[in-house]
Amino acid sequence: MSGNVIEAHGLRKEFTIRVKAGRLRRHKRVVTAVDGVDLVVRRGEMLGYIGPNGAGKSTTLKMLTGVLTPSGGEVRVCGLPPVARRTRLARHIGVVFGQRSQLWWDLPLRDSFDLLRHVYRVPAGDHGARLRRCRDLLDLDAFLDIPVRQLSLGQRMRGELTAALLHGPQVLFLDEPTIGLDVVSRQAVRGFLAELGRTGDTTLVLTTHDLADIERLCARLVVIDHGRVVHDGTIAALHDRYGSRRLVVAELDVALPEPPAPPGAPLLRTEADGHRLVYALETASAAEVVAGLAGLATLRDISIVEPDIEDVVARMYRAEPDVPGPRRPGPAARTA
Ligand SMILES: Nc1ncnc2c1ncn2[C@@H]1O[C@H](COP(=O)(O)OP(=O)(O)OP(=O)(O)O)[C@@H](O)[C@H]1O
Repeated sequence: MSGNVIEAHGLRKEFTIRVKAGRLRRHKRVVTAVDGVDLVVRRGEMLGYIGPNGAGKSTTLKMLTGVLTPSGGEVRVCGLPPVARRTRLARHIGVVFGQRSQLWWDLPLRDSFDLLRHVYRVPAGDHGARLRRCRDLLDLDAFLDIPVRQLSLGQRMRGELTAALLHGPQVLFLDEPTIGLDVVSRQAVRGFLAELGRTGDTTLVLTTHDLADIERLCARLVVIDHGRVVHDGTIAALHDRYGSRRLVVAELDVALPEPPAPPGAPLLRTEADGHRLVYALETASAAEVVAGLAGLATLRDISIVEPDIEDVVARMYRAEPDVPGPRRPGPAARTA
């Protein structure tokens, strides 16, 4: 096998859905969820796969892991066609999908891990070493003997990660691994994945809406929109391509009913009940924005923040007219 653990070319998935067309009539509609994705991932890469809701991320992951049959294109994961060789592929990949658990709900976590050793026929020594590492890095010991159904979401996610890794997979697929987690669990999961990435043996493919995950973990970012790849490169390349903006963050003593909109510095968001305003510096200078605000409110604090991945990605998803780069294709649906 080459150094590539994932090779997908022209990958497509269409779903046929029935839509109401009057009181009794329904007609069929074809939704193209994934529309010709090319994706080559080398061993040891850490890849963030992001896109707005409905962009086709989960559908891609399901095709890569053999859950869904592609409607078109070529795909090999660890040298295998995922659907045709799904059982064999399961030995080479680990999967953490939020909605599907690999743990036995009524059993203590420890017993699930034991059962998985038998399911994957992992030699006891390898299993023991991997479990010890996960116990240390993910702090599992406090809840190893508690039935899974009684675990908190963060504890269960740490258990799911362990379960996905006990057979020593080459590729780990994670769909939204930090969603809904509290700050401590989120940091534990991120720290663990970062450590996993440092060793360079496990390839990581991660979908997330939390861009801090991507910044912390992924050297490479693939952005998908309407089923098509619109960016494939580093985060720095994304900033270069989409012209990143510095931000001015102003803390006000009293919230303004109508925050000002200085020319050349759009208001990105208001936070803290209107006490914090975040402006993006386009053509205006920070001094101009601050001077404009100072005439209207008492400023408690001002900070200038370096380009923010949230800002770039939000503009990319909205495909604002001033943002260079790919235009959104038309709606990826046609009526049959
Ligand atoms: N089983 C299905 N039947 C019909 N349409 C589907 C099915 N699964 C997904 N779709 C559609 O395919 C498109 C892509 O969905 P997908 O779940 O892959 O997006 P996503 O990028 O993972 O979104 P999110 O961030 O909201 O999870 C959406 O329009 C969705 O409605």
